[in-house]
Amino acid sequence: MVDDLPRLAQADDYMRYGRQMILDDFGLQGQLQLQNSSVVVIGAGGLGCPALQYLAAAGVGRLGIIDHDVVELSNLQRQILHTDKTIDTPKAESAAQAIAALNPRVTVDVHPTALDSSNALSILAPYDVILDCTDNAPTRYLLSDSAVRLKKPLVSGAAQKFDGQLCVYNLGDDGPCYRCIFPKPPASEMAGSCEETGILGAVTGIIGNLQALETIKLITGLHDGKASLLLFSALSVPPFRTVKLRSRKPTCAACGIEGQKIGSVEETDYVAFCGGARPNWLERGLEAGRPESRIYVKELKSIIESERKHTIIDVRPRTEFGICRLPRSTSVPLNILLANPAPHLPSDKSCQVFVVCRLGNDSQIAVDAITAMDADLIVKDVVGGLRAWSNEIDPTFPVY
Ligand SMILES: Nc1ncnc2c1ncn2[C@@H]1O[C@H](COP(=O)(O)OP(=O)(O)OP(=O)(O)O)[C@@H](O)[C@H]1O
Ligand SMILES: [Zn+2]
Repeated sequence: MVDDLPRLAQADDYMRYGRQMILDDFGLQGQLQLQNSSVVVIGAGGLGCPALQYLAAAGVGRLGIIDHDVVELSNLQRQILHTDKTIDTPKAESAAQAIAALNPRVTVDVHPTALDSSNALSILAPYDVILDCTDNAPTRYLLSDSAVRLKKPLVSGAAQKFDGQLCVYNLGDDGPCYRCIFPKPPASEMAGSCEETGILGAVTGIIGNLQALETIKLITGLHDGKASLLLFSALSVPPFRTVKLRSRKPTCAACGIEGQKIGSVEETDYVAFCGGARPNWLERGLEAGRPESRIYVKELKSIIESERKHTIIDVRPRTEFGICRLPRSTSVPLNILLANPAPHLPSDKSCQVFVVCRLGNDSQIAVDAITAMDADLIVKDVVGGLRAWSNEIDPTFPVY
């Protein structure tokens, strides 16, 4: 006897997804909706990995993974689909391999490319739901404007340090878009990467999981359709807060009823809109005309060994000073030094001052400030910072 119910693709799918299919309001219908759905995840990093993992396990039929980057050792602390074995592999490829091992039912589209205004609409168009798991403002605006154009919900996550944020934009007919809430991009100094600001892996895990959950609710009709911004702070009690959001802003440049004020996605320069490329301090190199205010690590080593009068000031945050440091260096975090350099400098003008930091950027700022205050002092920044010390002088010196 044959019943008239629709069937999942494979007989053992009933066993695989049984634990969620028996949930009231989910049922066979919910599983079929997942099986027939497609989701695209931009960024297979800290947020994208847990989001992809739960979406794949739950049985989303098609997953698109977009990421232009390759897996690095420093990613593994939180980007849990990648492993030691996939270091140097494109992240989109590495994530696809992990998903295939977890749930071979899922069709995965691998896009090892950077999403930009030229390719966004065509890459995103085939999918039902878009997940923003990236880490930079230009891509957030690009994704929001694309989602508005394509009339698709955008499940957006963000995480930094101990904190995270989650929001579904473009919900239904009148849910706000990212521009409704954040019409202007953040100041570029606020937008530090995980490498600069730090991030606890479990925090990205929480936000990425919530992105998967919101997506599953959207696809299976369990979402209440109300827009809210969820704020998570691991060190606060309680750690979760929710802010209700107003509906679409009539004046919004992207989704407002007063018509689109921004140009087409294809014609918009999102990097310029967000204040241009962030300064690449790593490439700043020797400042023209001031080579006397810099010292290379080899020369620093010989000065340390010669025991000529000198002092080494380390301007990294105290926590980083607690991870590794040069012998006999003194910790004066950059903000403290900039506030008032004088108390931290030697009174003996024949004592040279060397300023060191992690990569050789903050030390340049510190040297500029000290020189402006005391022109008689010999003060130099250590080119390339502690990273150069590790690369060129002492390979056992920790790199982080
Ligand atoms: N426009 C884009 N197109 C494709 N992938 C993007 C885009 N913007 C950001 N990403 C990807 O989003 C991911 C963000 O994840 P995350 O910040 O956890 O990783 P990360 O950049 O490797 O971190 P870290 O700052 O430690 O180097 C990265 O893998 C990055 O390559
Ligand atoms: Zn809007």
